[in-house]
Amino acid sequence: MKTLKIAIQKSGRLNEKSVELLKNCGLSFENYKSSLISTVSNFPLEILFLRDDDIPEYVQDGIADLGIVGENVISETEVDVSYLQKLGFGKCTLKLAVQNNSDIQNINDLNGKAIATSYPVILKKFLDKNNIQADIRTISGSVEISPGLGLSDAIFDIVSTGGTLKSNGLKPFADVLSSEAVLIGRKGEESNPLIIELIQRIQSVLRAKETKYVVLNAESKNLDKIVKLLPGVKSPTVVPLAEEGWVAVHTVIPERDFWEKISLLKSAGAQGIVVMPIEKIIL
Ligand SMILES: Nc1ncnc2c1ncn2[C@@H]1O[C@H](COP(=O)(O)OP(=O)(O)OP(=O)(O)O)[C@@H](O)[C@H]1O
Ligand SMILES: O=P(O)(O)OC[C@H]1O[C@H](OP(=O)(O)OP(=O)(O)O)[C@H](O)[C@@H]1O
Ligand SMILES: [Mg+2]
Repeated sequence: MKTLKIAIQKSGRLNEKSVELLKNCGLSFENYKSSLISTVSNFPLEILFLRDDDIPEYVQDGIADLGIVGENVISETEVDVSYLQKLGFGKCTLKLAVQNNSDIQNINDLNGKAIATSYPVILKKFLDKNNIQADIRTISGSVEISPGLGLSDAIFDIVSTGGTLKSNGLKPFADVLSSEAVLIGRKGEESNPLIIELIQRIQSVLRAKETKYVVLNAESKNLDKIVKLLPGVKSPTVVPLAEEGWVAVHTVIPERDFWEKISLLKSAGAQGIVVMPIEKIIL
């Protein structure tokens, strides 16, 4: 079967998490960024290390079969690729922002103003949709300093914590696009068995990340109450303890309701609760 190629970011915000995800999928490879290509020894896959801007086109044109890239970059490059899986990292939002003392308060105030951005395509579409005529000034980075230098009245850029805006005396006033890293594939290749296998591995890693493995002890008389609180993959595993009248309950709990569940379990009589990370969940 043909060896697949996956394009990931060479260095930057998405590199480390992309490498970690592929390693967690059981893929063995050297992280040879200097050679820009690495061969996986236990799966027919090659990893290409690229600038993130180039990844969507490489996938669209079939130079790579798969890619890991931010949704923002896909929208900006306007490529035709398949979205295969959201990956849960690289979360950010493209926002419009102005200086703290600016008169601009909403998007209509942008008429006739200059907006600096590294995302002119997404911005143009947004302005057109809202019938706003503004001067888009495309710059490749450090967009946040442009209003202070008098180069623009507003900016349109990536925001995550908001720290960069704040430290440059800016405030956001409109969210345009939320984004996270996604796995993309070339259109028409979705039924390739190797791609399906890789997506399944990725999903099992993502599922595991969202859940914790929990073991607790309880008196048998409290078991019904405790089991009712547990979602589990199926029903929980219940094992008798050496001490008469006691059991150990093994289950998985979603991270998002973890603390609430733990306190409910304690109230229902759970003791000695041990919580462990899960590596993979294969359904
Ligand atoms: N502050 C942030 N928090 C979370 N995710 C972010 C943040 N900034 C950017 N991202 C996401 O990570 C992606 C890569 O960001 P990075 O800053 O590394 O890009 P870059 O400088 O264009 O890299 P390259 O050298 O590959 O072109 C962005 O396209 C976006 O999807
Ligand atoms: O809201 P925050 O958490 O402060 O993050 C936002 C900043 O992060 C990104 O830049 P990055 O730090 O990746 O540097 P870059 O400008 O070199 O891409 C982005 O371009 C913003 O400047
Ligand atoms: Mg880039």
